[in-house]
Amino acid sequence: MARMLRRLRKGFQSLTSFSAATIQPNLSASESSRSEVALLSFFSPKPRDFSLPNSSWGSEMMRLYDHYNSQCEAETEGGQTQGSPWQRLPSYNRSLKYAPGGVYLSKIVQSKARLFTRNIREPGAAFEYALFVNKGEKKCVCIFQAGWLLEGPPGHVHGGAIATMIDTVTGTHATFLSGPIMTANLNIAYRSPIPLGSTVLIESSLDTQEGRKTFISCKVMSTDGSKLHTEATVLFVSINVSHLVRGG
Ligand SMILES: CCCCC/C=C\C/C=C\C/C=C\C/C=C\CCCC(=O)SCCNC(=O)CCNC(=O)[C@H](O)C(C)(C)COP(=O)(O)OP(=O)(O)OC[C@H]1O[C@@H](n2cnc3c(N)ncnc32)[C@H](O)[C@@H]1OP(=O)(O)O
Repeated sequence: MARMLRRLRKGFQSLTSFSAATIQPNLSASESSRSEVALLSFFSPKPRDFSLPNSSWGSEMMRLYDHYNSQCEAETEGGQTQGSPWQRLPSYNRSLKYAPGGVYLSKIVQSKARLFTRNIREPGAAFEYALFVNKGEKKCVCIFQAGWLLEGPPGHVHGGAIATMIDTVTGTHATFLSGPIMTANLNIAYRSPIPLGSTVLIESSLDTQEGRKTFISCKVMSTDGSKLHTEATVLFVSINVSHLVRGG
């Protein structure tokens, strides 16, 4: 138990860096990035990155993915990264897999557990999204395509699914900024419904960091920026990993 705790703590300590090794190299063409998903074989020790394009992504998702991805750090031949404030964040079906050795650890610790947003196998059925973080501006952008299993009001996205995405985007952003955190408070104002199947932009920006508290604001908007769908403010509190192991 103590050994597992030490390994977990070490893993989570490295989360803030989201090291270049965990960031996929810049992919310019839609087709090549789609085929990369297919190439991740069952035999690869690398976990599947769910934020890479798949066949369910519509033209707006692909356009925005290419737009943000083209602004991301590109790896040079020497394995160095070129200076760009943008990084695409990988997304696995268990947060534990972010930590070094986490792929193996995730097979031991509650091996059936899966990240809520990444637990439906059928591409396009539920949460399709990719996150890009801007280190300089301390902001994060997510492109999100809402699938048919997320219906709330007929033809529109369920408010709980929207809240889930806001928590996911701001929670990932807060982890990037402050290390291991938990959501303490989430305030949401739903301004206009999101059509099912549509693609929207979710923008997260840091308000303040005060001791253990990280305050973040978030907006969900149409991709042309003309319509505000949802806005939120979120408080995250930094935790020790032992908080999770003890069960809170
Ligand atoms: C979860 C770990 C994340 C790891 C991520 C790993 C990889 C990241 C990469 C990708 C991640 C992928 C997906 C991420 C997706 C989503 C992230 C979502 C995270 C969640 O979805 S997580 C589930 C819901 N979440 C809970 O299940 C929390 C239950 N809760 C507690 O576990 C405790 O309650 C806790 C820890 C919050 C605080 O407890 P505590 O004992 O450590 O600290 P304490 O109470 O002393 O508060 C310290 C200061 O915060 C102020 N404060 C506290 N709570 C407040 C509130 N509600 N409103 C206003 N202020 C509040 C106090 O007033 C004090 O302020 P002051 O210092 O000024 O007095």
